Amino acid sequence: MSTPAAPPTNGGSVRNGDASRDGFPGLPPFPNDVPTAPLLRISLAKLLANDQAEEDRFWQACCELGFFYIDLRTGGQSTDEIDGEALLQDAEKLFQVQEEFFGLPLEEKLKYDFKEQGSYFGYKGYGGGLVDKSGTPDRNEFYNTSKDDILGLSSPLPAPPNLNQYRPLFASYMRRSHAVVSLVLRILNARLGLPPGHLESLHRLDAPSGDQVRFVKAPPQPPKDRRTALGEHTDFGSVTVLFNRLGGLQVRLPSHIKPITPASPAPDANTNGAVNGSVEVNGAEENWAYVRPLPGHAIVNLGDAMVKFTAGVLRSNIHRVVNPPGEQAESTRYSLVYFARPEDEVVLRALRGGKVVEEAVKKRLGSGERWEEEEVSSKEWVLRRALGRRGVGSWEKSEGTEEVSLRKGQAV
Ligand SMILES: O=C(O)CCC(=O)C(=O)O
Ligand SMILES: [Fe+2]
Repeated sequence: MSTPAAPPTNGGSVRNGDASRDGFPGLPPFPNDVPTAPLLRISLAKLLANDQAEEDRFWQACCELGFFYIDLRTGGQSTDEIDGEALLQDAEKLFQVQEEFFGLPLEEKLKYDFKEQGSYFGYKGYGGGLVDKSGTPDRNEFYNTSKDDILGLSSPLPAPPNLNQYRPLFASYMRRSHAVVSLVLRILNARLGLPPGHLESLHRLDAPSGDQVRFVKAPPQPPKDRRTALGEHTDFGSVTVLFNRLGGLQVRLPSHIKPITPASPAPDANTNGAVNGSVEVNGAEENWAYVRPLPGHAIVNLGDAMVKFTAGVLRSNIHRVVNPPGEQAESTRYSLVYFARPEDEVVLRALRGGKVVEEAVKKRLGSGERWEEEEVSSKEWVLRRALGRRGVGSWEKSEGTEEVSLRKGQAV
């Protein structure tokens, strides 16, 4: 008789013997000899059932790292607004759609690059973004689809004819992802002691915002020349729901959080030097760990807006994408992302009216920190950050909450 996989005993991160490690059909397995990030696995079903222990773990993940897995299997029902299985199915279909899109000729895809019009929606070609301040080009392609466009809140942007037929699928995927985001916001709102519904009122699905779906394609890199495909960054908005199937995503762990390291790591030429969780970059030890993709789960991470709203109580962790590790190195990597951002006119500053944030603000001011909040709207912030990474405007101006992620200066 087969028994179900034992629940994880290490607070929910993933270890050997767990059925979720089986990988994705048709893709090479994620290796067992690279350091991985100890992300908690949070059950959507338990959050929906108001399980207090699960909420505690969720809160811990949001305050410590701002990154966790959400297990979407059996979360919600088809009659509910939140339906984990249906979200997984929509994601599955959109993985096929993105292969179809990226298969178009380059000249066709380039028609939908709107950078010159000051928009980050549409296409970004391979090498069209920067991975660092010295201007190193990236190694991936993007296609960004606006939620406002798909839901009819703005006039539609030109899009390839083969994508237009999938507008109902995009709409379904956006609504289902946004429903998960709303749940995340509702629980955070309560934990922060904010007036009921406050965070959700800043993220209404039917209000203009920079919410978007992103397709990402990164082809395998030549073995002798493997570099960062997507430069290190914190996400710009509030909550990101991410699906990927091959490794390559890495989070930069703050020094007090240790990666899960294999008992006896074998040196691996494809790990970007990250054996034992560290790489030497410009003389500084960084603490990078892979995020193991898990079937049936999405990766959820918080963005800059949540750090700003909470004066640093919640975290937006630095992450990047490198060539997939181990046997996966020769495969093309795709990912599918939903970025939820505050509504366009929301000003990104510490929220009033909740005891947790107010205490954090008092602490920062009381410690003599020079802390000034820039009056920047969500729309302006996202534009500045997105276009800055495409070489428009200054790199410094396009920086987010990286310093908080690294616990530099004030230990918030
Ligand atoms: O491809 C991934 O796994 C992560 C992508 C990402 O971090 C982003 O698009 O902001
Ligand atoms: Fe990201």
